[in-house]
Amino acid sequence: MSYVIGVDGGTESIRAGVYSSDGTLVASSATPYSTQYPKPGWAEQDPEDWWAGLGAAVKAVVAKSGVPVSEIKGFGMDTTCCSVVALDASGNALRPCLLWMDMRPCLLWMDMRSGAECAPAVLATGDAALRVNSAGQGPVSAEWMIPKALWLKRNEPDTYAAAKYVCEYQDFMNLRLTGRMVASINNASIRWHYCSKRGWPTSLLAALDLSDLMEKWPQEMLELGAVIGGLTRDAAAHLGLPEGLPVAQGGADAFVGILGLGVVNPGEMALLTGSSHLHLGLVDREISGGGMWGSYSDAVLHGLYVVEGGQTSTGSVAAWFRKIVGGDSVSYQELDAEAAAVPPGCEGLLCLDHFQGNRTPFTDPHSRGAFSGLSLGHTRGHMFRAVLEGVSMGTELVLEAMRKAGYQPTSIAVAGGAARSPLWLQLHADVCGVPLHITKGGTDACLLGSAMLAAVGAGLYDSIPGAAAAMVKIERTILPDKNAHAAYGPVIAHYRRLYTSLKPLFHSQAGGSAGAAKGGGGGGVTLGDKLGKPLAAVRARGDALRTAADVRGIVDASILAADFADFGGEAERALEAGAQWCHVDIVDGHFAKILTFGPPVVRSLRRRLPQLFIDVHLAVENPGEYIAQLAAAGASQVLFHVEACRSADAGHPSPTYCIDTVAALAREIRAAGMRAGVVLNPETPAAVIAPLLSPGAVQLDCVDCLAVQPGFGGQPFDKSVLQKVAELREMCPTLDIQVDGGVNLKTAAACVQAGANVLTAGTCIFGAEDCAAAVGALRQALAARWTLQ
Ligand SMILES: O=C(CO)[C@H](O)[C@H](O)COP(=O)(O)O
Repeated sequence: MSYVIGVDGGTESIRAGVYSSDGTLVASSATPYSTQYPKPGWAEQDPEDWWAGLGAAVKAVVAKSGVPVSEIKGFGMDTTCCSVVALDASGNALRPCLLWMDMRPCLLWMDMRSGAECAPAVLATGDAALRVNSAGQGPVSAEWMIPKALWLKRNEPDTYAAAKYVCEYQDFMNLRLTGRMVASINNASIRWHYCSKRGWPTSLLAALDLSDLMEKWPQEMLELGAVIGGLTRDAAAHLGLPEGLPVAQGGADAFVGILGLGVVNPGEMALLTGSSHLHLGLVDREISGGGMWGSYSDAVLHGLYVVEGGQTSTGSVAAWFRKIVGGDSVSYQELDAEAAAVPPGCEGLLCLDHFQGNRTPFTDPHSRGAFSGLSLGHTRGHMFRAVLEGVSMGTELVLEAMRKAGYQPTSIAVAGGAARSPLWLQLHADVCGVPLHITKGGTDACLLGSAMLAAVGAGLYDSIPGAAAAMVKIERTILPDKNAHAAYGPVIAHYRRLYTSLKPLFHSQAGGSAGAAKGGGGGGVTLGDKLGKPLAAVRARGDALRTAADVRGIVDASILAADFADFGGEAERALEAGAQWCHVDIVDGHFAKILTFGPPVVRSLRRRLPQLFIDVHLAVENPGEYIAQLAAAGASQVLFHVEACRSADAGHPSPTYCIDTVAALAREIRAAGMRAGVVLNPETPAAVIAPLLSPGAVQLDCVDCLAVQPGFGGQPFDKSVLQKVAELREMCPTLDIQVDGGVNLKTAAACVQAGANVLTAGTCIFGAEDCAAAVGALRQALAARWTLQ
């Protein structure tokens, strides 16, 4: 039998395990280290403590295991990420492992000092690399590498300038172990905005005046399980292991942990539970979307991508509830038994699990926990079940955001506290409709994952999936109950509305954006928080840098056909049915002979639905007059008519429309933080706007092709629009192209076939007996060509 050593460099201690090559844990040992908190929100560790702790833990575990060191064939290690160190070059060139002296304590991953200034600055660049941060909507957490490095440069310029390397806990340890400075593709992909397909985030760094960070990052990079080198003589003496023992590349603890749970194929997901939930899934292609992080290419396995979601408070809410209803006098088993006697949906009782904010899909540090629907008939069992259901439904919303982006979870391997409750596991399976796996030794998933990388590095297995097949064993599978899953459908709809309904209250209780600057529990500061604007409104710059693969299918519900007495309720109805945008026709009575409504409707919609993408169609004579008002009201996108931009200059090459005015208006809209687009009446040719769509310099985010005369719903569809759509799609593959007016179940497919990816429909949605079926049919038409947003 061969053996390997796996090490888990956690936040509070470093833990080492001796594993046999079949995945059996022979022995483990941990050494705690200390964290300093010099100021509120700061957290530092001494890298020398890591190194000392590693030596102690490895020596202890080898002694405890009784395994002769000669039978230990490999070494693998994970660490916390992104725990950033700055290293200087000095000392004796003959002893490479002592060359690099750590210059300042590490900025631990949880250190939030870069939250107020640096993380929002990163997001504000709108760089394409931000696609991994909720498709450019953010936040970029203070935990990540670039905000931390930016903080260092701005606040400790001497240290930054003198640093030879700015790198990770992982890189520091690998350098000490092998004498080689090499980055892990895992850390770089998940927290440094590196992408194996697109390279380093050079334009992002340049926009932040941080291009010199490129020279301070390790220049080489290795995939997980690749051999970095052998243990140096000094490292071998420090660990009590043979010199030359192969050291395999590792990565972030949770990401190595998913390997320890046997998650190695597309569709598989790991759910790491504790006080919070972390969702990490594998997908076979690049995706991005609102409300999720990633995808990160090659981040754990070559050729696969990782998607990430998280819930900030989960096990901690169950623990809080137990504490307030009895503490040690009541066990989780008793609470589970009471909750199991309650039917799905808790007889009308809902719990919002956002006790410490929401990480994804809403990324809202101000959101809080709530119980809704309490009656005098509800019991302790109802309330505990509501907590468990609330957390499970929170997971479902995380999965929903991922599904919208194109990731379909096929199974979930669960580790941590939630795995100890059969009821909670069943609830996750029933609510999400996905089977769950429990693996042997799943609580030690990070340690086992590191041991697997050690085994691959040692050559005991030829690949990580090969190691997983031999070393990870599924102990049991929990299948979703079809009836329970169906019963949860309406409960989830109410759960979703609980957050959107309470959000304005939570925000006013939090006192505006004051709390956001602290980078609180919801996962950091959003640019929307920083600018005092809705999230959706600041998407423009990230989207402008997109590729054709980023174009998404979108149903845009036009409220011109809605009940004017209840725009908010109507928009919610359309969203719940599956529409992604809401189209608001502002008509001034002059451009078209009807007066509809103005920016106050946008403001009210924004207040009621903070996440809504509000697509404003200005059918007005003077669009420029409305830009500032719409920005203040919270519009996400403003479309104005080319026909409203007439040229006063008779000698102008385009006598009817002044393209310079169109371009200037689009610029003004974008500068106000919104997406900009134009509307073309049915008779206006596509060629009019061709100068704004030149490859590499697209000046518009969207073109709305009207298939009816402006201002009125319910008119017949003008088929001539299809040719125009096809020409525009040919001209500009990255553009959002809308067809608006007369779009219904009969005309939608032709619009999509011609190249439209946004279907704007009013009568078809709000005039339908079954709104959900109408939106479903439009979505289906879009899905024939596009990934849905
Ligand atoms: O932009 C519009 C009018 O200017 C409306 O969005 C459009 O007319 C909606 O049409 P329908 O009710 O036929 O879907």
